[in-house]
Amino acid sequence: MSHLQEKHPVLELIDLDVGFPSAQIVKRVNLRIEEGEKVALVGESGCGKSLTAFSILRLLPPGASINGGQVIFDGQDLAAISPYQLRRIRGKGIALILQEPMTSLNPVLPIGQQIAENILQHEDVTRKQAEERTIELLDMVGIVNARGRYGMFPHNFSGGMRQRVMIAMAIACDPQLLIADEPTTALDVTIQAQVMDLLEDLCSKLNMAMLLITHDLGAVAQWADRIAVMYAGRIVEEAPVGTFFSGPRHPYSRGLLNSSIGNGWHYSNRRLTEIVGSVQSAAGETGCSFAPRCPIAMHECRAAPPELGGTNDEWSVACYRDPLAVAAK
Ligand SMILES: Nc1ncnc2c1ncn2[C@@H]1O[C@H](COP(=O)(O)OP(=O)(O)OP(=O)(O)O)[C@@H](O)[C@H]1O
Repeated sequence: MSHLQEKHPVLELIDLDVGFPSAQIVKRVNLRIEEGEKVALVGESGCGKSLTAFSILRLLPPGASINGGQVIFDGQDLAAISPYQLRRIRGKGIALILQEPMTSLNPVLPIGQQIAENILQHEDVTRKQAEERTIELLDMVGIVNARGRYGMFPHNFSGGMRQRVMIAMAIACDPQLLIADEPTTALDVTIQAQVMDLLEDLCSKLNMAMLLITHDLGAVAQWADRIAVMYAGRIVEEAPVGTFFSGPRHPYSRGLLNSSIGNGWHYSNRRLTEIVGSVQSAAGETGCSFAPRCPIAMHECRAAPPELGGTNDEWSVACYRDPLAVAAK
């Protein structure tokens, strides 16, 4: 049995469809996250990354709904369980970190109390134990003098420190999966790396898996184990990070890499070019959504969308022109 087969999935998205009455945004997404694995979901703004992430906990914006597929976590389909069962999982089995911690923290409650309340809600502990655990957590995320800062309010902290508080809250109930939606975008560049280091450290210490949504390919190269590239609501390429950065196979992935300036990754044929055009509207789409912008599209690409397939289990690509698949034929 291979090393890969011995791992257990923490989360499995199966043929997930999410959309608004006027438009289907996320289309037949399949994604598997193993125990302790850090998976990055990348793609241009508006391609459906956040909608995919929020649909895991059914925290969708008004009007949006899951229209098909499954979200398997701990043997249950989160898309189908009752709101009560789902509340037990939110914050305990799966925790969420957003770009701006102020949207998740209550501005008029001391931060320590907010974390302790979260623990009391999910765990069978006394208030005193929840308080002690909160101080340990604040300490763990690098808040100096955690005991003294227990009673402080969110506005007493800098942006980076607030994000650390948010992370302490997220890991309070020992989740198996952390969903981090652009967790460092609102922070200064120098602080971004520290927060990502902290998240990485916590993932390995607590054997926690992470779904990281980001625009920052440098961060992906440095911190993720696997990357999934999304274009117009579909995953078009998925691979271990090292393999991906040595030469992505989908024309969109190549364009994304070419148009980014990254530090922590290397791609031998890198040129700083833009991807021509913009994400197409989903309406009336028949073939590959990327075909109108693709420099190597052919007739077949405009007829039907290519399935995500691979030459091996670890690296899959949805492209009729995938060089490895063509070579293997
Ligand atoms: N009410 C609505 N009706 C139809 N489409 C909508 C509605 N609200 C949002 N959308 C579309 O849903 C998509 C939302 O995508 P999502 O926020 O998941 O993208 P993203 O990839 O996370 O982008 P970003 O990186 O900017 O956060 C966008 O394409 C947006 O145009």
